[in-house]
Amino acid sequence: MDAEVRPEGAISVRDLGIRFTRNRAARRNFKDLFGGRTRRRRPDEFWPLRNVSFDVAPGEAIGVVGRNGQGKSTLLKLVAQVMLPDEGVVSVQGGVAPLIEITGGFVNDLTVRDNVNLTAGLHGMTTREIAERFDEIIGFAELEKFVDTPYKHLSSGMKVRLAFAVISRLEEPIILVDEVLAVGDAPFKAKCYTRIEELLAGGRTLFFVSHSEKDLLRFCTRGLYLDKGRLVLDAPIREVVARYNADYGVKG
Ligand SMILES: Nc1ncnc2c1ncn2[C@@H]1O[C@H](COP(=O)(O)OP(=O)(O)OP(=O)(O)O)[C@@H](O)[C@H]1O
Repeated sequence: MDAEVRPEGAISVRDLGIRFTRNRAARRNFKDLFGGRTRRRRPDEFWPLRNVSFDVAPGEAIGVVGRNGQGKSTLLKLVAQVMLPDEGVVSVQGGVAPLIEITGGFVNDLTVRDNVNLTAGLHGMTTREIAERFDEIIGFAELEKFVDTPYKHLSSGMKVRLAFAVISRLEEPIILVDEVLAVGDAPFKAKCYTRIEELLAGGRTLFFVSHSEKDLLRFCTRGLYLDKGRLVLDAPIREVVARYNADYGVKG
């Protein structure tokens, strides 16, 4: 499909590959850097994702499934374009609201208020729009008494609340949710589920990483199953969950 005509919220991934080094100490040395065009392959390099291709239409809700360490978070970071592939192309139409790390990109020494302003501003919200939504965001996060508290002094559950409240209020057409809901308490989770359903009803594209079969089936229509660096199945979510359970003997 021509990138020019691809609608907002669409994603195209072609022959994606990313290479990591297992051991941080084994970084490239000077010899590797200046020792000619073909760098020696280090034995501790590996490809958490390789030869991965798929297309996502606007408004699709994709569940990403796989065991620990199979590249789910890495895939979301590539879609969010906070990581670049070593092979292939990730093309994303429109902005991405990434709920991909508990920190949500927040700055430790800034207050809750300043972090909300900063994150919303970075995603293109005007000062006026932020001011209009500020109370609602803080109310959703239930952090009214912590508005002037430095972010680093929040509990981990409070950090997740703040991240979810801000990120889910952005206008971006694509939203990425990586496992963060696992941290919240039950009443907060229930609010998040309702918010995700509203976002989906509003036509957002969702990437949802979860180990909860119930959550995957609740929100997602399609699944991507990652295993040993490959996309082993791209199919309706029920089929993907069934295959994963058959492979690894997991019960919902
Ligand atoms: N920046 C990095 N440098 C080196 N290795 C990394 C880096 N980030 C992730 N990895 C490794 O890449 C692999 C894939 O990690 P990733 O976090 O994408 O897995 P995941 O499927 O999201 O796992 P989980 O279910 O445990 O969250 C793992 O082996 C991990 O150790």
